[in-house]
Amino acid sequence: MSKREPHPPESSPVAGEGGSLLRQTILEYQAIFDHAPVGIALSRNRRIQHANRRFEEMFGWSHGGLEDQPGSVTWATPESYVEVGRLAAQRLARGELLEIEREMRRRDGSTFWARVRAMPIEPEHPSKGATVWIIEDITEQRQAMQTLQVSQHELEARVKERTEALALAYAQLRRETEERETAENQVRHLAEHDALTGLPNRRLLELRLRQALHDAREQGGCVAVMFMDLDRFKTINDSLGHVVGDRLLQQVALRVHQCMRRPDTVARLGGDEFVMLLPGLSGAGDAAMVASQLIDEVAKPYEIDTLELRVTPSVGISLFPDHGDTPDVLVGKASAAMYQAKAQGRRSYLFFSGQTDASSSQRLLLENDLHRAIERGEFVLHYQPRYELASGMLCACEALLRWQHPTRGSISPVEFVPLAEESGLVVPIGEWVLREACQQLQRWHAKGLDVCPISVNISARQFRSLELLSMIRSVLDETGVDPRLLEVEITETTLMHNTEETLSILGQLHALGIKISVDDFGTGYSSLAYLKRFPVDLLKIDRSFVHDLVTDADDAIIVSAIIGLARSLQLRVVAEGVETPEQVDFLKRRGCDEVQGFLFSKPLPAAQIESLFNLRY
Ligand SMILES: Nc1nc2c(ncn2[C@@H]2O[C@@H]3COP(=O)(O)O[C@H]4[C@@H](O)[C@H](n5cnc6c(=O)[nH]c(N)nc65)O[C@@H]4COP(=O)(O)O[C@H]3[C@H]2O)c(=O)[nH]1
Repeated sequence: MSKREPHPPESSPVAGEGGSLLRQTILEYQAIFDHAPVGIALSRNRRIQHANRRFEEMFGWSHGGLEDQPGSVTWATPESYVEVGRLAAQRLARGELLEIEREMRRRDGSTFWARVRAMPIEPEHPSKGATVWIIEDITEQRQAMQTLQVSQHELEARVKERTEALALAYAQLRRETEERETAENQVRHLAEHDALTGLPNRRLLELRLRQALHDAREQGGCVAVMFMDLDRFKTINDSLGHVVGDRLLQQVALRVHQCMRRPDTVARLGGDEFVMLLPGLSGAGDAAMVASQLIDEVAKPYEIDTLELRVTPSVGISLFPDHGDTPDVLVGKASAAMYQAKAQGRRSYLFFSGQTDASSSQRLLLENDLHRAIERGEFVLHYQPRYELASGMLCACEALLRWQHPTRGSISPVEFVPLAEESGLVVPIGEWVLREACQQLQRWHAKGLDVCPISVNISARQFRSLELLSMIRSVLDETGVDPRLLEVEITETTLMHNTEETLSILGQLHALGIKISVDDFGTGYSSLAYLKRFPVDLLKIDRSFVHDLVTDADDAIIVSAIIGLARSLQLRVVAEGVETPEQVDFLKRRGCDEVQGFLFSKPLPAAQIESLFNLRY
């Protein structure tokens, strides 16, 4: 340990018995001082007085080498020495113990970390006596602590990473579960609903109908099934296009839905067919009231883009328990009643009655027969002459189709043309009409007659058929007819739909030399600007305006306006359905170019019309 023995207190006697005790005590403290496992040093006036072995070893000094060295030799930096000195002075002055961890310096300049404790030898007079410094090398502890901290940080980082990964995986799982649930709901919804209107479809209707019948059997009460179809919807769809048709159906669906109560179901079976299920009614009277409200609501005008459209519904009703007790039977009977309502005059409702089956199956039979009518040669064309008002000369004739049904006799085109439109049969039938008209022209020509042009009706669906132009070209080629003898009539509604495509078709027809007339003019939605762009030759005023022309001021104004319009666009104008000399007078005065109607001639078979050629009316 130290070169010097510790000095006994000057005032204490060391001799005698007391002296030997003191000596003994000193020796004991000396041994503790020398062998303490921590570094201990005494300092006074900032200089080291004694340091034990451990202290010297820690700081790399030889035995006794630190004595009288300034305390600064043990501190890592002068700043640290000053700072600790200040701190120690404050603490010790208050009689407190200083305990800090600092970096210390060995003699060779290397450093290590130590826990430093300092305390005054005389706590009552701290500034007077020496200070004891106890130094513990904590380099390994700190390293272990650092290592521990690093691994703890790593662990925390890993835990954080894992937690985040888990959170992500959980969120992903939740998303996937939600997506799967949404997809499942969508699939279920799609399987049970109609994509266009969002209404329940046939499948869901059947489920609900079964449930309603079950409840009605248990609790009593009446269930009504209403089958609704929109009159002439096909014509709107074909002439104004599917987009307009679809939007119309969506608006109809909304209105029907609004007419129903909460427990009712509105389903769309497809096309323009809707079925309503009304459970818990007290009887037929309730159903009749709903049907009548429904018809009024659905028949109100619809606004689609700039168009104002109207459709009228026909509704058939069947009741549980009166008409059946299964979904199939009830829907079938409501549908049969609907066909009968349609046949009896549209925009009405009818309850199922025993005869309705016959009427709907007749419609089906008629549709079947229509398929075979061309092959069986049951169609024939009649011709109605058109006269020029100024000269009274026959100037053209309109080909009008007649169906000679083998058992039902002559069937009006008003009855079968809409059926043919719906089934698409109007395309081959239209081709037959054109070929027959052209062949007739050739037959008259062959007879040496001075023929007049023939006008042929082209339906909306036929006009949109891709083969129309090639069909007309090949019929003209085949028959060798001069295209200038051919006129096509398209309705105003057909004209206004899909105007760019219409313009192109009309342009090509016109380029062939074929004349174009607009039929039923005044009933559609023409805009002047379009009318001007189309290569149209003739406007045919709808016969509904001509009919009351003399008695109805509005009709008179409309007819006069159409004639004025045709004039300003340099188009010829024909009045259809002229039946009285008064109408002729009016039309003459307004400057109408041509007339057609029963007053002059009904549509006649070809053999009779030829005798009128070159004659005045
Ligand atoms: N009340 C009255 N009616 C008169 C008078 N003059 C002529 N009519 C009728 O008015 C209709 C004129 O034909 P539309 O307007 O093209 O109307 C035609 C046309 O839209 C369609 N149609 C007729 N033939 C064909 C055809 O070959 N193809 C196509 N797609 N439709 C046709 O059937 C509709 C009805 O034809 P039809 O029964 O022959 O009826 C004809 C004709 O008989 C009159 O003074 N008073």
